[in-house]
Amino acid sequence: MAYNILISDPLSEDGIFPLREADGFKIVVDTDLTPDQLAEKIGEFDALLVRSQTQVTREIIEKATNLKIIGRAGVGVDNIDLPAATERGIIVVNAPDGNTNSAAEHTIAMLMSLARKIPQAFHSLKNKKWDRKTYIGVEVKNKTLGVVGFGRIGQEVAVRAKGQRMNVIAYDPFLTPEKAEKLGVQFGTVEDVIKAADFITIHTPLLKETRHLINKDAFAKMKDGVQIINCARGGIIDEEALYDAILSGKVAGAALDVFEEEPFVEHKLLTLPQVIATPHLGASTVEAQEIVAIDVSYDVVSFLTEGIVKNPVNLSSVPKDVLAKIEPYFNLTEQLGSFLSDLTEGPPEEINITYAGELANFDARPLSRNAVKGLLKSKLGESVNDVNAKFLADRLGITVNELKTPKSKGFTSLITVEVKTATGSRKVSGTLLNGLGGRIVRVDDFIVDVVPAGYLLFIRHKDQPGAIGRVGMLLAEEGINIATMQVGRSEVGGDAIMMLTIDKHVEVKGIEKLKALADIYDATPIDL
Ligand SMILES: NC(=O)C1=CN([C@@H]2O[C@H](COP(=O)(O)OP(=O)(O)OC[C@H]3O[C@@H](n4cnc5c(N)ncnc54)[C@H](O)[C@@H]3O)[C@@H](O)[C@H]2O)C=CC1
Ligand SMILES: O=C(O)CCC(=O)C(=O)O
Repeated sequence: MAYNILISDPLSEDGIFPLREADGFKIVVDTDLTPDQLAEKIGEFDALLVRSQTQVTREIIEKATNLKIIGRAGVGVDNIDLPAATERGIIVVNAPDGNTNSAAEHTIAMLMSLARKIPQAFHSLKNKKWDRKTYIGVEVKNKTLGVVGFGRIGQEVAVRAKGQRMNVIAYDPFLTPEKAEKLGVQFGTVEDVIKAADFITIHTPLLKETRHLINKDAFAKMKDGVQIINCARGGIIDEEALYDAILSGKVAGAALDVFEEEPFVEHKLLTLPQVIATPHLGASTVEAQEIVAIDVSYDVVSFLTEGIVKNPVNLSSVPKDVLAKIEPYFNLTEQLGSFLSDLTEGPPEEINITYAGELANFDARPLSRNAVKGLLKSKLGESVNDVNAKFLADRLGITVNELKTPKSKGFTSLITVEVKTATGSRKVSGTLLNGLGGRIVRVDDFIVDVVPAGYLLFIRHKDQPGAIGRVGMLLAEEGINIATMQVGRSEVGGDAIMMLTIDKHVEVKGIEKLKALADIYDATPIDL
């Protein structure tokens, strides 16, 4: 296979060797594209690799007819329209760990520069002034650093700040007082943090909930003379409110690496002597750039060649050990979904996926995704994939429920997929037989033992002498060979089923003839 890869932001050349070494990968590096030029070109590419500069908007994604993966060499994916990518089934991956250290070091560099006014003093000296009066700083020792967002970078900053003998108070929705104690910091609400801190550093992603988290009200609650550092994302701090808070003297200084609008060359905040800034350089080290480029390149290669990724952003991932347990069931769950897609009539309204036995102990979301993919694929075609299956189900108004139970009816693990429509519900159960692969072991309430592959024929009939013979005769007349056949019944003379494996698809005419036979209620061809 040949793959076309576009790199549209500067990535470390040393870090993209996995792409350069992969067979059949043609790499185009073009870091000067305008949005219009990118929109015009993107249709040729299977993968797009970016940093924070390229804006991967819905308009770009709509033109990306061949795009399968977007790799973000870094953490923040706010420059990528994730819903648009998900809708189109394009996976987005990032490199979440590679720049943590660099961003934390940059934050500490900003903190120290701010406290000691190093950039301002340097600037003055460059302008030929030997000024030892204006640039009086403050010590950070024994001061309180408030950390808002205590993830990878926030925690690394805290460790380093403690090395400077600062007290650290942190807020994060995932932080508990116990965790905070273990990490050697004080725990607080966001309000506690901003009230207690002499320096505040922000380390959250830019989300709906964090946009302007640090606003006029937040500034009002802070200590007089507080100093602010933002090496996370512009937009988390309301820049107008910060400007006013600096002018009023509430905020003594701010160190900013990120801004609401980037890039720029003129900014109102930079007219203030209390503000120091860098042009989004938190991750700009040789080491970080090499690691993030390597991580994202490996994910792009392994996704395009094997369908596997390590750092998906728009796809829930499970730990490696869990993946090893559930991976053998991937095909089976897709086949169960696909089986039901043929068996049910009318639009599905609800899909219930029950994991029984051993499987109930694991995070089975990738399996559920496969079941939904199988259900939708036969109607919507190949555009349904792991990334958009759940989104498409939501859009179609299909509720997806995942259930778990230890009771597995004698099987080590049993997966039951039930689809409800306006007219009723159908269900099918499957398992893996040691060394023999997947088996369908139940259809509705009938026990069967069928390999879920090839052409199947599911027939509901009345348990009467001659019914099976008539089906066999008719299929013979249609030139269809029966490979295997199983029968089951609820009671003597009651409802019964035939589950046949046949050698070719039964055409509509053949199905009509089958349905017209005496004692036959229904016949459904299932192609897996
Ligand atoms: N300036 C630069 O060059 C760089 C900037 N970044 C940015 O730094 C930020 C943090 O990155 P990481 O630590 O790697 O991410 P992370 O995902 O490890 O940590 C983010 C933390 O923010 C927390 N959070 C979410 N909503 C919150 C809220 N309302 N209040 C408080 N905390 C909240 C999350 O629970 C999480 O623990 C991101 O915005 C990322 O894009 C990352 C690398 C370089
Ligand atoms: O690519 C860059 O230099 C920016 C890094 C960054 O902001 C991030 O990883 O979130």
